[in-house]
Amino acid sequence: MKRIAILGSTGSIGTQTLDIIQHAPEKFQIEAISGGYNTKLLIEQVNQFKPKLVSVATKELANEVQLNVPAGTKVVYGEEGLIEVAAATDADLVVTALVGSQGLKPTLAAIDAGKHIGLANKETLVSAGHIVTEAVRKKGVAVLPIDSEHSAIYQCLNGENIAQVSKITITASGGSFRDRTRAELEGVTVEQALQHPNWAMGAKITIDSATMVNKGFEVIEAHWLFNLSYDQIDVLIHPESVIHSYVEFVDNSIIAQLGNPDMRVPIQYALTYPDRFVTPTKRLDLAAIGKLHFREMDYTRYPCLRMAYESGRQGGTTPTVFNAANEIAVARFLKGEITFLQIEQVIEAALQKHESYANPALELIHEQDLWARSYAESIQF
Ligand SMILES: NC(=O)C1=CN([C@@H]2O[C@H](COP(=O)(O)OP(=O)(O)OC[C@H]3O[C@@H](n4cnc5c(N)ncnc54)[C@H](OP(=O)(O)O)[C@@H]3O)[C@@H](O)[C@H]2O)C=CC1
Ligand SMILES: CC(=O)[C@@H](O)[C@H](O)COP(=O)(O)O
Ligand SMILES: [Mn+2]
Repeated sequence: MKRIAILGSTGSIGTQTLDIIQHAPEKFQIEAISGGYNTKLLIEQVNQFKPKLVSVATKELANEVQLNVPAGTKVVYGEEGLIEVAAATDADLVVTALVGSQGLKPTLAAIDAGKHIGLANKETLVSAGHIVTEAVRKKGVAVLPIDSEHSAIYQCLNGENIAQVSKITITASGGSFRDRTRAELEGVTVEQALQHPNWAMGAKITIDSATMVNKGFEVIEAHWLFNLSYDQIDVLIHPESVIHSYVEFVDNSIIAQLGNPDMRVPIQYALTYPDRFVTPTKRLDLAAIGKLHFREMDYTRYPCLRMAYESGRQGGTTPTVFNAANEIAVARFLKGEITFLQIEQVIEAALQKHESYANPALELIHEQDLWARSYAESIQF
């Protein structure tokens, strides 16, 4: 029986993780979960999965949850609550499904407590990849990628020698505006941007997919997860999201991982690695699909991907600022304060204003994250 804690159980990844777990109750025990503001769903989850510990965003919400869950359930809140969920129970594996760099401290707490990580919260690696990687090395825990592309690469690398990899290619759907030119992006609405062609995901990552920031994050995530240089990481547009990514070896052999776009497959793989068993998902029928399509990446069309590569290569606090400025820009776009094309302008302005520090400690990461947020918030058009 594997003991699991979930940070962000009420979100898209969190609910799909619980879906996998409810299909195999003999294999998993839920130790702790956290939600933010969706107490209705969180209370249902606590009553169904009976974790010992649960966390919410605020003290008021914790009081509400406490009144509606079995006696003996410990209810905590805020950042301390997330850290407790990450580290304080007997969980073997912590699924990090919080959105944004607020996932960093709880993820580090889980690693410090010797937990294996099922990593969905990619912003953690973007913001402080060197710190997370070093903590993982010191503690000897496993980081099992949940992000579909990284799960694909992880599966392709199984039993292979990383030194014999020439490069990896991360596939990109192109997001909600994949068939529009840049000129056609003027005036697009939040509702249109939230229509991802292949995946049903949380709002923030759906916007990140449309700007291609998500793919930029995934390049940086792959750099840290697989210890590859940026020159070894390519991005290719593949509108169907059936080939989830692939690895090319020095002998020109390519290994790819395929499947229908359904996050429950990579989630379950992270929960059960190295074992596999049946998932409640549809099998891929290539004959029914008939054709798969590919397009070369256009960095003029997607400047956020160019900025992500530049930030990753620069390193230090630059990816921290790239991430934090993007978090604010996306929040402002979702609130209707700025346009879709102004998201990239906010990021670019923050990157230009920022002075990069090499090899930053956690305090400096935090400071620069706060600086970038406040600067991105202050930009007026
Ligand atoms: N969704 C997907 O298919 C994929 C997601 N990812 C990554 O996984 C991560 C999660 O994404 P996704 O599931 O889509 O995001 P969602 O927005 O759907 O879920 C986010 C989770 O974080 C919680 N949360 C938000 N703010 C707070 C807060 N202040 N305090 C405590 N909890 C909070 C939410 O709680 P509540 O809703 O209760 O407020 C929710 O449980 C992201 O890093 C994303 O990039 C990666 C690959 C695929
Ligand atoms: C499901 C998943 O892993 C997302 O990160 C996905 O990659 C988003 O799709 P695109 O960024 O390719 O549009
Ligand atoms: Mn992905």
